[in-house]
Amino acid sequence: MRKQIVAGNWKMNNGLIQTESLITELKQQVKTSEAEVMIAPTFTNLWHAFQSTKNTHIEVIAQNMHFAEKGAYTGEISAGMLTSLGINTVILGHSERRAYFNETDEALAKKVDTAIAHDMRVIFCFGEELADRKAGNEDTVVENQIKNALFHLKGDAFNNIVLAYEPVWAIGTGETATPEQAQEMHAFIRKTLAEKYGNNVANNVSILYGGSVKPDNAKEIFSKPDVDGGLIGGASLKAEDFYAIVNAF
Ligand SMILES: O=C[C@H](O)COP(=O)(O)O
Repeated sequence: MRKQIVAGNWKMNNGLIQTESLITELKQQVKTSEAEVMIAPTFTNLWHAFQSTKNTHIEVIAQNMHFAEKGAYTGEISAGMLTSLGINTVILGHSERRAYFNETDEALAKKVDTAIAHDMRVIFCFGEELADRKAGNEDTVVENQIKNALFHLKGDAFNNIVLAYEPVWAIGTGETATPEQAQEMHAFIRKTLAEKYGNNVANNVSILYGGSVKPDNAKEIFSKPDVDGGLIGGASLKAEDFYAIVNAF
């Protein structure tokens, strides 16, 4: 079932005290919402955030996980560790993970499989770099990222998948895709899914946009028919801005 979602990716920001105060502010603001509201604090603050948001509209989610069930992977976190805390949604494939930690489509396919085996929901990120867009290759790049990591799945797996289109050139740069560029790409993504899995799957998958979404541009971006919400970085670190984006629906 297609849902509207606003997810805040806090990335490597906020220690315990800042996490607690940001959640306190958010709880005062996000009482009800048309959209599902999620926050992704860093691993060390997940348990605290999970406890602090009980009985609220805010879901705490993870920024990453390993594909293995357990073992000698120093510094890594497994799906089972997340679900043992009550965390049932994970962001996978963020461009920062791809760029700085060499995450490949092959590794991401394995991570997606593991998450689904644990009945977790995946927010799967992808998007082209500036050079790809300048060369007019954005559709091919995005199509390949989706195909390589997701097209081995059966259609019903998409009940657990949310897609997040994040053009790399728009992340943290202040340069956002225009609402038209976002719509065009989201429609292309839905068409790509429909060709493989049929309209039912394609029309029920939520596709989020990420990349310099702010209170002043959220409403216009979210108004596009194939944009089902946003994955928010910088603006999710200020309660007032994040709440304004949530309220843009
Ligand atoms: O995960 C979020 C995206 O990387 C967007 O970040 P941003 O809103 O700071 O551009």
